[in-house]
Amino acid sequence: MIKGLLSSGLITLSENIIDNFRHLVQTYGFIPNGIRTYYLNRSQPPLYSEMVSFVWEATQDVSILSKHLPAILLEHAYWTSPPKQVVAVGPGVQRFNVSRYYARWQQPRPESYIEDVETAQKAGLPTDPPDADTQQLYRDLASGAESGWDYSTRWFANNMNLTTIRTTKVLPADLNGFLLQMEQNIADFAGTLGCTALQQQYQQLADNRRDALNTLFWSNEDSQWHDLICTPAGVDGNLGGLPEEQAVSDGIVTRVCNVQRNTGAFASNWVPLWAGAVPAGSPQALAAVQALNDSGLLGVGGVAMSLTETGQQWDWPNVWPPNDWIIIDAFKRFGGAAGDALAREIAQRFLSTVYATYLETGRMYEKFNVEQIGIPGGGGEYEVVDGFGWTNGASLDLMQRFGFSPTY
Ligand SMILES: OC[C@H]1O[C@H](O[C@H]2O[C@H](CO)[C@@H](O)[C@H](O)[C@H]2O)[C@H](O)[C@@H](O)[C@@H]1O
Repeated sequence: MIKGLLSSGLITLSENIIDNFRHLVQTYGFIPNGIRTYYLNRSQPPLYSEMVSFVWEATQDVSILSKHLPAILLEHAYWTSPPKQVVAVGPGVQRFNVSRYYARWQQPRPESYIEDVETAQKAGLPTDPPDADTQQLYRDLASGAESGWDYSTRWFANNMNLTTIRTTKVLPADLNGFLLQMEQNIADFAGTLGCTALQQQYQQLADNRRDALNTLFWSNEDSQWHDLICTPAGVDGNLGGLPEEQAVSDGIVTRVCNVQRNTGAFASNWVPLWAGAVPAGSPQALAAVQALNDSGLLGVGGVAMSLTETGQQWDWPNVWPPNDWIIIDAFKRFGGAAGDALAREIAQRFLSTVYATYLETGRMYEKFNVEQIGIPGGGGEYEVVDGFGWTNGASLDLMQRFGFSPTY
């Protein structure tokens, strides 16, 4: 959305928006999932530092960096402390600090209370009163909402069914890409401000996360960064007399996980490319571009979120503007000539469906359909929403960068 505002010349408005986020981080330590009290148990995906970077790039006003850096450091601490941070142990016994979505909440989401109780009932779990398994299900549902991907087969143990959701056992490729980007941004901002020790400290953290992404998440078989599934192997530290689950959720201990890759193709598997996990034009970057071409996710309306049709809104056949924008931007900046060509192609497909849907309905929708241009997406817990900021933002930025000629 910030990209759309900047491409419309709305610089002061963009500065005010990131100022609001700064206030939220300074007040709560993170950016809540929404600005309502019942969202205080979970965050948004961490994109604040990148928004600051966009505004800095547009204004070249160095005071923006000094103003926001302390809050970005606070947000980084939130995402890299337990229970969000875990130690992932790969096959070669290498250990890496990586992060996951984890809501501090084990009740039905107040905004979707009935839906969550019904999911527990469908899973055959007791709801009145709930037992520990029911509470874990509620936490996994809230953590799925924290990811923005509510809901998707990405989080399901059996691939099809929401009742098997296990978000807190997934170490997501996109989240760890966003954190790499945050760490690199902090290092770069600190360098610009002349804070050499801070720059070195965060450059090291960025290098470590890059290493984790390219060692654990990257697959040479299909050239993309997959989510990891975490199998608990124990915990580090003293439980303080609490049951393990309580100690982890209170942030007293760090969970240690043995990991295996989720082999599924999801649009989130290319976020690490966007975050700079590999150099522009490198063989790995070019292979990742080709991998999207081969994945089956590409359709006439853009890139679908997954290949599985579950009826959930972050699965086939839905196209979500922020993720399509990320893939297009990643391919343009990192994918060499083939990446540039595919970025243009996806941008045209995405803009074609946004435009056709607008002509048909007079509205801008939050999501679209990958198989057919001119219709909004569907599925999930609610009727598709219109008027959407991220669709307007992505469309404005893409039209400005690539142009657009209606082809439908
Ligand atoms: O009220 C249900 C959910 O509403 C929000 O999520 C919805 O909007 C998000 C974008 O703003 C989108 O990523 C998500 O898929 C939509 O369901 C809220 O973020 C959720 O926490 C809330 O449960």
